[in-house]
Amino acid sequence: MEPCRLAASDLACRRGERLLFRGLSLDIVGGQALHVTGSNGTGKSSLIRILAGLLRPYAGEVERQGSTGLLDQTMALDEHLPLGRALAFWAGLDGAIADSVLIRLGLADLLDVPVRYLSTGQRKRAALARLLGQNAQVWLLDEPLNGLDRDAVALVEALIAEHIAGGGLALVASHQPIAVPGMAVLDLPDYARGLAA
Ligand SMILES: Nc1ncnc2c1ncn2[C@@H]1O[C@H](COP(=O)(O)OP(=O)(O)OP(=O)(O)O)[C@@H](O)[C@H]1O
Repeated sequence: MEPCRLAASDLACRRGERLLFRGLSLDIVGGQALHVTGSNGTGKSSLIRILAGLLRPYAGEVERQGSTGLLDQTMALDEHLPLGRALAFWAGLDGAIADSVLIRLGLADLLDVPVRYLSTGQRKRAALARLLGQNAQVWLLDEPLNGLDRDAVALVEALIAEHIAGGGLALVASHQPIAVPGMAVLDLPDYARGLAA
């Protein structure tokens, strides 16, 4: 895998009238993973969107080197299509999703099921299939464990560990503990609460 890097310096994020965080810096390279934690509303999703280039920071700079895959709460699969055809749309753009990936994610028997009938956990697995199909170096994962059962949580932990072992990097925002060896933690402070105190 090509070298990759995700760096941010002195980031501040403002949403509406609220300053969510400021002075936030990070620097991770291929082979590293960072778990972003923090209370509800501290700005974890906002940070991911800034790092993905989807939201302009109030201050600071982002530097991203390498292809990027974003997994968030929006699945971007056509609700009306059977799962197999919905995934095939993205496979046409990103490259084929290997059968072994679909089997590993427990999706192989669901390819005829319309996306709108999938359960919460099955939707998350489908989003993960799309992410894996992208073969991106930089993974930005927003609450990837939401809705997953214990086995699927372990699977996501294994996928992240394999991704970084293969030279990729991962930044993961999650309330839940994530067991990935060597993963660093960045706890977003509740800046707004600090101001109110
Ligand atoms: N478009 C917007 N305009 C104004 N405020 C917004 C907007 N989007 C989000 N916010 C506010 O920004 C704050 C942070 O939201 P964000 O989703 O980044 O937090 P989070 O840490 O991911 O929260 P959670 O743990 O609940 O998922 C919240 O108070 C939210 O209401």
